[in-house]
Formats: sequence, structure tokens, C-alpha cells
Amino acid sequence: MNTTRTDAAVRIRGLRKVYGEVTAVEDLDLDIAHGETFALLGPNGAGKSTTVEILEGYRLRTSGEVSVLGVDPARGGLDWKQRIGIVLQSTGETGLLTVTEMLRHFASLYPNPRDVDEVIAAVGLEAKAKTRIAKLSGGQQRRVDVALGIVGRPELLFLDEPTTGFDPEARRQFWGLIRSLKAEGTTILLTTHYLDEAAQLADRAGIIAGGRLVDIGAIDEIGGADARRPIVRWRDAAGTTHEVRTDEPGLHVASVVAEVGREPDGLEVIRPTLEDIYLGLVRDASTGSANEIDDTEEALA
Ligand SMILES: Nc1ncnc2c1ncn2[C@@H]1O[C@H](COP(=O)(O)OP(=O)(O)OP(=O)(O)O)[C@@H](O)[C@H]1O
Repeated sequence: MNTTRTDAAVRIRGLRKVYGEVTAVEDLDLDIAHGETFALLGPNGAGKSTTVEILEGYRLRTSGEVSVLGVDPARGGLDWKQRIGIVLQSTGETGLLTVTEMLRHFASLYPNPRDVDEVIAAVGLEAKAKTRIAKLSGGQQRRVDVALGIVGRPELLFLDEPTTGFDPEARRQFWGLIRSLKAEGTTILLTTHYLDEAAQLADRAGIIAGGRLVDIGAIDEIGGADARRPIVRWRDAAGTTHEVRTDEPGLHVASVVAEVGREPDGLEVIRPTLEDIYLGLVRDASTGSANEIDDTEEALA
């Protein structure tokens, strides 16, 4: 095999992609370690699919260095393609074959495929195994896309908005599947607009806006400590809402109770979710302003 194992499964340096007047990706640096699950997050048009498609070898870059499993994707041959799995944002499957037939066909293209029946069970399509793909619902067809992405036992799996159209139960089942792939050592690059999905699955996330990486870090650290500080919120006797960011929400609640002398109205302790932090970072990126943290008690009208 004409590949070299590098430290990172994916290595990107100074990536830039220009479509005519539009700069879709600018000066992007990123490393994804072997075995890591990495989520690339960002609003519509941020440059996620462009980046992922360059890594998959589907799109040529304007400039920069890219290495995927030790190979430049612009020059990746069949042996390299057999080591990666791809679930595109949308696929143009004709749907004439049954689920089993389609998977058998795909499995035959790989040197060490997974067992087709096991893959069908893993994506929850056992009852539809003999159904033509055209007759499946949108969410079921999406599950076929996921099955096709993993049947070749890829070392690196690209998942571009994999659970769009899934019902909540199917999403939970999919998360279990991704965790088992990760446990087997699969490296996963996920793009999703479901921030809970990223929080559930990813070790690290990168947030891209306007083609630039605005933050990157461990899922429980991204955005920094300040953005993650819990908020204590309550209403006073006059009906005014108070909101305080504090590292000691329990102590703050105790002091409010001591002051009010009873259960405070509308008391909440809010721990910012990944979605809250993401929205703050994307807003800051679009306005160009720094994230302002209010340490002081603030009365909200
Ligand atoms: N083939 C193309 N020709 C011209 N412009 C394109 C092309 N593909 C993407 N773009 C532009 O590049 C930018 C990034 O698009 P991209 O599809 O990478 O974003 P995305 O983050 O994947 O968005 P979404 O969340 O909507 O899928 C957008 O401004 C888009 O309009």
C-alpha cells in the first residue's frame, strides 16, 4: 500500500477554497487523531461540506496542504478509498435494489467488509431488508446511507449530517452505533446541526463560520470556562428577574434564599449547553465582537 501512517488521521494546513467570488474556506488548520470522533460545526454556508468534500477527494482545493490517512485526497487511489467510509449529505441512489442487495453490492467492493445482515441490524432495518430502497421512508433511506458508509469497515468515517430525517429513537440507535464504531477504533468526522448529537458523540469539536475556524477544543471545554459558567436566575418580590453567572450556583442559591427568606420565585440554575455556547461563538464571529461576560448581578427588565 502506498500510504504512510502519520501522527494524525487528518492533517490540514492553510486550507483555502475559492468558488469564483466566494471564499468558502480560508486559512484552515486542523488535526484529527486516529480513533478520535471530531465534530465540525457551523451555520449554513460556513464551509463544512466544502472542507469535508476536499478531505473525501470529491473536491479540489484552491491551496493548502491536506493529508487523510497519510494520503493527499486529490491523489487518493482505490486502496485509499477502501479505507474510508462516506455518508454524504444526500445520495442519489436509484432505489431499484433491495436494502440487502444494495449492501451486498457495496460490500463486494471492499477487501474486508462487515457482515451485511449485521450492518442491516445495526441501522435498524431488519424488517425492511427485502424492501426496495425506493419504497423506504426518507429516514429509512438515510439509514441505508449510513449502512453503505460503514459496510466496508472504514478506518475513517465521514458523516455529513447523518441523522437528518431520523426520528428520535433512530437517532439514539444511531448514536449507539457510532459509539460501537468508535470503540473499534474508527476515526470519525461528523458534521451536524444537532448540537446535542455533537455533545453526545464527539471528543472534540471545531466551529467554523464564514470559512474560518472560530474555536476548537474538547467538547466540554470549547468556548472557554467563562461561557460555561452556570447562571442562577430568579425573580424578586417586585417581579424583576435577576441573573448571575457564578462558579458556585449552590452557594448563590443559598444566599438568595437567606435574603428572601422563602423559596425564590422562578428559581433556575442554568448550565449552558453546547448549543448555547455554539450560538454565542457564531454570533460573536458574525459581529466580530468579543464574548462579553457579565460577572455582576444584573437586573433584567
Ligand atoms: N459548487 C459551488 N459553487 C459555488 N459556490 C459554492 C459551491 N459549493 C458551495 N459554495 C459556497 O461556499 C460556501 C460554503 O458552502 P458549504 O456547502 O461548504 O457550507 P456548509 O457549511 O456545508 O453549509 P450547510 O450547513 O448549509 O450544509 C457557501 O457560501 C456556498 O454558497
